[in-house]
Amino acid sequence: MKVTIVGAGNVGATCADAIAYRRIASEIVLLDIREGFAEGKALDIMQTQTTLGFNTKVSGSTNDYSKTAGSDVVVITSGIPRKPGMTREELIGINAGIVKGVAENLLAHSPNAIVVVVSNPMDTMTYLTLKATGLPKNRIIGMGGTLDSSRFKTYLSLALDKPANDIQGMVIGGHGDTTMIPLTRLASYNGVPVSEFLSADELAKVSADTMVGGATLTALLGTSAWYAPGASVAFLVDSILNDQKKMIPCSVMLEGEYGQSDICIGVPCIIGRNGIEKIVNIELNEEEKAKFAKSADAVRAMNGDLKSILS
Ligand SMILES: NC(=O)C1=CN([C@@H]2O[C@H](COP(=O)(O)OP(=O)(O)OC[C@H]3O[C@@H](n4cnc5c(N)ncnc54)[C@H](O)[C@@H]3O)[C@@H](O)[C@H]2O)C=CC1
Ligand SMILES: O=C([O-])CC(=O)C(=O)O
Repeated sequence: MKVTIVGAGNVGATCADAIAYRRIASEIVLLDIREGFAEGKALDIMQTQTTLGFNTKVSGSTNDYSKTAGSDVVVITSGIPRKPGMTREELIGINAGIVKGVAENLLAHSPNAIVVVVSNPMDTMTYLTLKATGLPKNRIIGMGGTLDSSRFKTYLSLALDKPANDIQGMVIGGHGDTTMIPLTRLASYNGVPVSEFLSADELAKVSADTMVGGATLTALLGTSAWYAPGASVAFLVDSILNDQKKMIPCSVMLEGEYGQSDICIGVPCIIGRNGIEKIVNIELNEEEKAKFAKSADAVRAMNGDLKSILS
């Protein structure tokens, strides 16, 4: 199975590393516009093969899409990351043009690929990719909910002082500092609702920390995060290529689900070899429904900024 990752920067290279090390694909191509950069990252990853024990072929390309031909999955991480104090939404001006051009180039060489969109503002970039390429909605997957849910479970594990892998939980809604919806009501510690162990105030803090999880890291690092984002992409690609049918919150085009249409936003999806195989319609309570509608309003307003690029 072949995976192409466009953007060999922090997230793209980390994701290539995780996919190679975990033997999720047999071949990975990293592509970047920076001369020699993707080749360098690929060679560095290849030189971990004997010490880490994998045989995945990893190669790099400076903007030559012919090397990406026949990919089963393509991942778009190209574009600029935010700096401290910025929102993801502020990246739209530069990233929209990059993502549109990259998606078109990728599909010209891999017409059957499933596309994973990572560049921010991710929900809007997913919508743009869908509209610009005209691909069926099952083949365009926005990655944000995987990461937000892993942050949610990390903060829950810290609050509970219990292992993160004993915790279940999901974040739906937009992938933005104010649009994410950590589903605290449904989160559990080995099947027991976390509300049995944490007070309402403690849960509210976990939720707030999760929502600004990316901003917290950006303030600490000077640029946005990459280890958890890269690992989250690898987790999603694993569910696609190995047809695991995991339920993962992903940004997907809604057609009436959750009361929304003509918008890409995070909801739980079954992810398998056909990409988005099913949207799981979970019953939200009134408060969650109101939050989801507000989140969708914000994402839809951002999509409005794509008018010039899509016309
Ligand atoms: N959806 C999510 O959960 C997450 C999204 N992100 C987003 O992912 C994007 C990448 O972040 P980083 O890897 O940290 O940035 P980075 O700056 O380390 O890497 C971006 C790479 O894209 C390349 N690039 C730019 N234009 C290109 C083009 N036209 N063709 C090919 N390559 C091109 C650059 O040369 C650079 O190497 C950002 O937009 C960031 O906001 C980051 C983390 C999580
Ligand atoms: O915070 C950012 O800008 C990058 C991102 O989407 C994340 O780490 O969640």
